[in-house]
Amino acid sequence: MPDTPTKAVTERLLETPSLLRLAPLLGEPRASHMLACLSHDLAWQRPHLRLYGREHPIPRQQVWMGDVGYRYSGQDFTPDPWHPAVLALRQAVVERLANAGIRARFNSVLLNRYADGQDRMGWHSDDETELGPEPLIAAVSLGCERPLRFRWRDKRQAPFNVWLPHDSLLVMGRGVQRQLQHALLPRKVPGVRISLTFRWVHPSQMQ
Ligand SMILES: O=C(O)CCC(=O)C(=O)O
Ligand SMILES: [Fe+2]
Repeated sequence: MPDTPTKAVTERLLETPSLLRLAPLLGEPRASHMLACLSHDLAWQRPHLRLYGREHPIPRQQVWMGDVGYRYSGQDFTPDPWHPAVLALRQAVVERLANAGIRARFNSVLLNRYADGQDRMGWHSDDETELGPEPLIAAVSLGCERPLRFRWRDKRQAPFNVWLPHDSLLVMGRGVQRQLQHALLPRKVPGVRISLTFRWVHPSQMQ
């Protein structure tokens, strides 16, 4: 990819609740180095989750990183310590949000690695109680471009795709988790994709 500056663009996808796509975040060659570094360095896990009484490996790999433990699909996860590259990425996200007039802080991140188009994430909202009532979640995408599909819980409008190119940042603002669900559906795409969803986990609400 060319090592030339690209004009930063902010797209407002939804007004209320606020859904924003910002790109590029790091620029090249930083973004491609980040993808290679995370893919290589991290201790990617494929935990089993219980679904309808049976254990299944999740259809992707993941790593939790951050300051506080996290409960997800009925299981407790102890996070990995911050990797320096992820800390640098968090800093880039916070600065980019500040430039867009959004004040946010993050003490946790879920990293997802989708090896190919078969790897996926099912319909959900990130609405666990420890995220608080109206979380702001910032999702960085690296690698193969794929659509994140959204649907309204009250079916007020049709579901829609948000394509997430390499080195883009999706901001799911306050109200998005309450009003919509999202999923990364399987799709015929060639390559690896890593997403990082930065969150604030309220430590006081953890058992
Ligand atoms: O991979 C993505 O873009 C979505 C990830 C996601 O929904 C999550 O980490 O909660
Ligand atoms: Fe999510």
